[in-house]
Amino acid sequence: MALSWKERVFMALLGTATASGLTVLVLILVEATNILLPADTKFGIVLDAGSSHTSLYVYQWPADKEKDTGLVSQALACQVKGPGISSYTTDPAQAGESLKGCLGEALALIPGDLRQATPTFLGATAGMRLLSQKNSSQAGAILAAVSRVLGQSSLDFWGAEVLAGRDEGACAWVTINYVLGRLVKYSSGEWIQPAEGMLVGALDMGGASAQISFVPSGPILDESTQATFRLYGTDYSVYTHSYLCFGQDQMLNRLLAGSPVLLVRHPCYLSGYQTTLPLASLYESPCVHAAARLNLTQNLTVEGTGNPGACVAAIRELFSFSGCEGPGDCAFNGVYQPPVQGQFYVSSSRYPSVWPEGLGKGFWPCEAHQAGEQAEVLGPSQPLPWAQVEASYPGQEQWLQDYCASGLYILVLLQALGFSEETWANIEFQKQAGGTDIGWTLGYMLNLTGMIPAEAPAQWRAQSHGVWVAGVVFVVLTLAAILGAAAVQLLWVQD
Ligand SMILES: Nc1ncnc2c1ncn2[C@@H]1O[C@H](COP(=O)(O)OP(=O)(O)O)[C@@H](O)[C@H]1O
Ligand SMILES: [Ca+2]
Repeated sequence: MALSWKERVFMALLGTATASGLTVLVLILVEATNILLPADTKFGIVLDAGSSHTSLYVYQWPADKEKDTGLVSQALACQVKGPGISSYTTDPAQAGESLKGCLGEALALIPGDLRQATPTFLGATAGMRLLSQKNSSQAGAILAAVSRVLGQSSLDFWGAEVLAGRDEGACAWVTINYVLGRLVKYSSGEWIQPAEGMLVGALDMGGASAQISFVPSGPILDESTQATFRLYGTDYSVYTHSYLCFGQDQMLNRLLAGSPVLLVRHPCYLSGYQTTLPLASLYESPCVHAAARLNLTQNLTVEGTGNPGACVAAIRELFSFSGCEGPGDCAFNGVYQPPVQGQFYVSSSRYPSVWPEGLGKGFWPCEAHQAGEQAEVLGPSQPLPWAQVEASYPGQEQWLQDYCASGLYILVLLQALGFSEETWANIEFQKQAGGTDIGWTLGYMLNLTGMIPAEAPAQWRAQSHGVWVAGVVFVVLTLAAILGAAAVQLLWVQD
């Protein structure tokens, strides 16, 4: 039997009303469950595969407020046993194996049902950048081996990659400004945007590379050094540059390399210090070029002479200042850089103990007062003899032996980047800020998981607003449907 036009209109109205009602109901339920979800914890893992070692970080945050700021905290920092992954060239599988201890610790921390929802990343930095240059198939085999181990875990493995120096610097900048609450702050129920002058710069001292990142007061004139982001409704334009081969370990190799004889008397090592190392170990990376007639199977003996002034001069030889001498936007090695400005955080585990009284105020154990051409040894205090330093800190020879060299190196590097005695006070040497290790890892995770929204956060308002709008739409549609149905019914009855 064919329906009359009124019946068809009635059915259409009823159908539309039911469909709209159901859609709105589903929307409301989705919104409501979002709000009612218990404040569980979510986890994320980043492995920092550095040139000298790998660290695994577990981050956690409340599940229902992941787009808020300042809520991500560091739940675990595990130091992987053994060297950096780029050292496993002859046995790549071992690079994967080496991660298992820390992976076990991370898994023990994360409840079983949350592991599959735990984003996990591995980022390799300058050590792997150098290996990729030297032998890309070895680098590929190592990345495949670590990916296999991480992929086989119950975690949500997103991948392992070699980070570009620019991304490493930019992520370190995001990390420090995020943990210090300089991007946006949630305070007493409202969002506050700190003044732009509150932003801090990041100087990340690695073993194989060093990165500098900051917001300059003027424009950034070279696009290749610019990282731009929109975070919480604000556009940021950050200057960032990574100096490959200017990490402290590569710099130490470069300082010792190049000697035509097999005994080096070196001013950057304390007097009485002596060591022997395979010559080949200095020339493994593309940062150091071996002279053609060098027999790399031999050993090199290093004897310290403990002369900070001569050490600074030797370090400065590793920098090229040509083209950067006059005023202008240039740091060294011809690299464009606007003048440094504002407060800087240097992420390094090494320097706080080297400069116990602050940068430039006496330098243990060298007691060098100033770097640069005018380097001078403070008054009557001479560099300590190695035997005395070694005896004061038993078991720490591995770091102690290079303290003089790497401490003076950072001073020379800071000067080369444009810092001076007047701006020393703006530099903070920190391993952590707000309970979180400062480095690129947290910024990397926030970026890849989209946890920092581009627009200003208004979750709470947006969520309750969403439910409210949905509720109103639901009521209006239901009323319209009822009224429509009643009207049609009325017309029908009248016929
Ligand atoms: N406890 C420590 N004391 C002194 N130096 C340390 C300590 N732990 C790490 N380092 C140094 O910090 C640097 C870390 O660099 P790393 O992250 O491995 O390399 P990169 O970032 O260039 O890939 C290395 O030079 C390492 O020797
Ligand atoms: Ca590093």
